[in-house]
Amino acid sequence: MFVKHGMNSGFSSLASSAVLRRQQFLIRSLKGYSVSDKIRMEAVKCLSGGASLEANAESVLRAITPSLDPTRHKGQAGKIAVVGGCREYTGAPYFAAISALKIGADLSHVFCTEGAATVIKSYSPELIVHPILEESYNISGVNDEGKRDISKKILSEFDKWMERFDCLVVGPGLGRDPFLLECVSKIMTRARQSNVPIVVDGDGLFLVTNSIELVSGYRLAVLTPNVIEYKRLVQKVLGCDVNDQNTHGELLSLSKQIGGVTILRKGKSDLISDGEKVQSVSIYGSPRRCGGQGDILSGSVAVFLSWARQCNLAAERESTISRTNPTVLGCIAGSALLRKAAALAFEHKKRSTLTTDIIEHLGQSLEAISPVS
Ligand SMILES: NC(=O)C1=CN([C@@H]2O[C@H](COP(=O)(O)OP(=O)(O)OC[C@H]3O[C@@H](n4cnc5c(N)ncnc54)[C@H](O)[C@@H]3O)[C@@H](O)[C@H]2O)[C@@H](O)CC1
Ligand SMILES: Nc1ncnc2c1ncn2[C@@H]1O[C@H](COP(=O)(O)OP(=O)(O)OP(=O)(O)O)[C@@H](O)[C@H]1O
Ligand SMILES: [Mg+2]
Repeated sequence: MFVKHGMNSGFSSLASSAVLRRQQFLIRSLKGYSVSDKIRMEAVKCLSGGASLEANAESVLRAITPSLDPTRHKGQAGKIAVVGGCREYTGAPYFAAISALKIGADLSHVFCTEGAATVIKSYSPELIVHPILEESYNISGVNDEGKRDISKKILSEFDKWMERFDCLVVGPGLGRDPFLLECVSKIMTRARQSNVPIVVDGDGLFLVTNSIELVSGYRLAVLTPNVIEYKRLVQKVLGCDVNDQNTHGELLSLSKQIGGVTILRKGKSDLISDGEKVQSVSIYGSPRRCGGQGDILSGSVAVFLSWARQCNLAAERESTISRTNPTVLGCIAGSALLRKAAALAFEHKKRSTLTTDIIEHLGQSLEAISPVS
């Protein structure tokens, strides 16, 4: 039923580092010759066992999408929480949270500042919005002790809900206010203690890049950097600039260095790695690069990750050995679905395609791959 990858055994990690060394050696040796990139790629593929790096994304999507069984109750198809939404940004958390619902999650929450909450609620009555976060400008007259009390209150408000969530998305439209980010760090730490998966995007990546220990070694964390966010992450963690000659090796090293967190590097092709191997999703999407598509992706990954995790847990219950990493499966499925929906939206709207148009095509795209009946 599942795609075989993401094995956690010592053997597979040794094997993949040997493959990596061989790939790096080959790229170095081929550099001296005037061969085209295409030939070099083919040669590297042969050395790495001839297997395609392109994920069989549609099979993954079909395998992890649950059936609409009338015996299931509300919540079983997923309860997602987005932590984001501040004075500047209200669109990003809305895009992430509504995408989760449109794909099939049962409940979608947003934890944001009070000002953002009213706006987000007015976009949609479907979302459950918690106005609990605070930015420094709003508490400028409060002394340190008062700030500690506010921070504690925020955490205890969040704690009331934490155990109910199947996945958190931290960062879309979060902003970079220091007090707010400090509170979100505590929320992340608590989520980690409770084994709740976390998808980190947008300003959440700004936070994590500067405090890598928040996710380091947490196998249920997914980072979804865009070009700039990836560059910052590489500089901080690997201490060098992005090397476009060794895209896959670099992504593997980055993931390993952060203790096996899953990284989805967004771009022309999306590249996904959990430190064991690299998979790509290159399904044709849209040439429009309007803001907000990454937010759809983070909300989608959260849902698919939860579904993949349910599949894994069920497999474990039946004592079958599960070899799949749900975070990788979630990334593959989320990336594929976003790209399909973007292609459909672009077919209709061409240059005027916006993020809301893409969201409207999420359901149709999923139905085409994994029909309800
Ligand atoms: N409607 C909304 O509320 C939206 C809010 N957003 C939020 O805005 C906040 C900041 O996100 P940003 O992504 O703007 O991050 P940054 O504030 O770090 O800005 C990144 C900058 O890099 C530029 N850039 C992007 N791709 C590039 C490339 N390939 N080469 C060179 N430059 C490139 C962008 O134009 C942008 O100005 C996040 O919280 C994010 O979630 C975005 O998600 C977009 C939509
Ligand atoms: N050059 C490209 N060609 C095709 N698809 C792309 C390209 N760049 C990004 N994408 C697609 O768009 C999705 C969002 O990536 P993008 O880099 O726009 O994220 P982002 O900057 O975080 O977005 P946001 O505006 O939501 O913050 C990716 O998953 C990818 O599938
Ligand atoms: Mg983004």
